[in-house]
Amino acid sequence: MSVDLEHIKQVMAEADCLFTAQQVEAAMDEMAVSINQQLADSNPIVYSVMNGGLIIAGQLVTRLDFPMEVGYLHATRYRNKLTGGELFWKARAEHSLVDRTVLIIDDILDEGHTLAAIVEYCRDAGAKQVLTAVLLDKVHDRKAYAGMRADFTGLDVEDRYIFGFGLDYKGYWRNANGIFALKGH
Ligand SMILES: O=P(O)(O)OC[C@H]1O[C@H](OP(=O)(O)OP(=O)(O)O)[C@H](O)[C@@H]1O
Ligand SMILES: Nc1nc2[nH]cnc2c(=O)[nH]1
Repeated sequence: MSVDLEHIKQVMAEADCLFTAQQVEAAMDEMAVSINQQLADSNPIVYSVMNGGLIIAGQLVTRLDFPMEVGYLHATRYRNKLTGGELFWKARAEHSLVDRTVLIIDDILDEGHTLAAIVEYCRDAGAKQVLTAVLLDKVHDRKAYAGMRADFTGLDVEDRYIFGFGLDYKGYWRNANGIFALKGH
């Protein structure tokens, strides 16, 4: 698929910055304090949910100061589109999860179907405790179940189409250093 790079640049030029890089850093610092307190003695497996979880997971785990294994899961339901569909698994766990504590790290809890399915998968695979950490929680009433929250949340974000810090716009701008909202969405 050919991409109009001028359009991609225009999207960034017109976007609203909702959180600066400094605000994201501060949110990750706070998340790390809580995770360090709660998981220090749990010998967890920490999974990044690819692709979006890559940036937050990479930066969050360097703030954690206890022993852990690190890996990734790959499940997607937006596939570079602006609305979500059915969850599509690309890579499941390589470790045995039996009797393990698992921490799932993702960029955003939007409707929550992705995280709910991953948590269910880890429980079915025998994990004794499954915790979730997201940089962003989008504020609306369309969650997979009422009141759904991650165990660790960095920032609440308004109900718009978001990109930056792992989140893409048509596959681009995951590298943007901050949280941005698409003009008009
Ligand atoms: O809470 P939900 O409504 O289920 O949406 C959240 C998921 O959507 C995004 O992934 P996406 O499917 O876009 O794949 P990507 O990470 O490769 O961008 C994001 O990284 C979360 O995993
Ligand atoms: N890029 C991006 N991916 C998402 N996945 C679920 N919600 C969003 C969003 O607002 N932006």
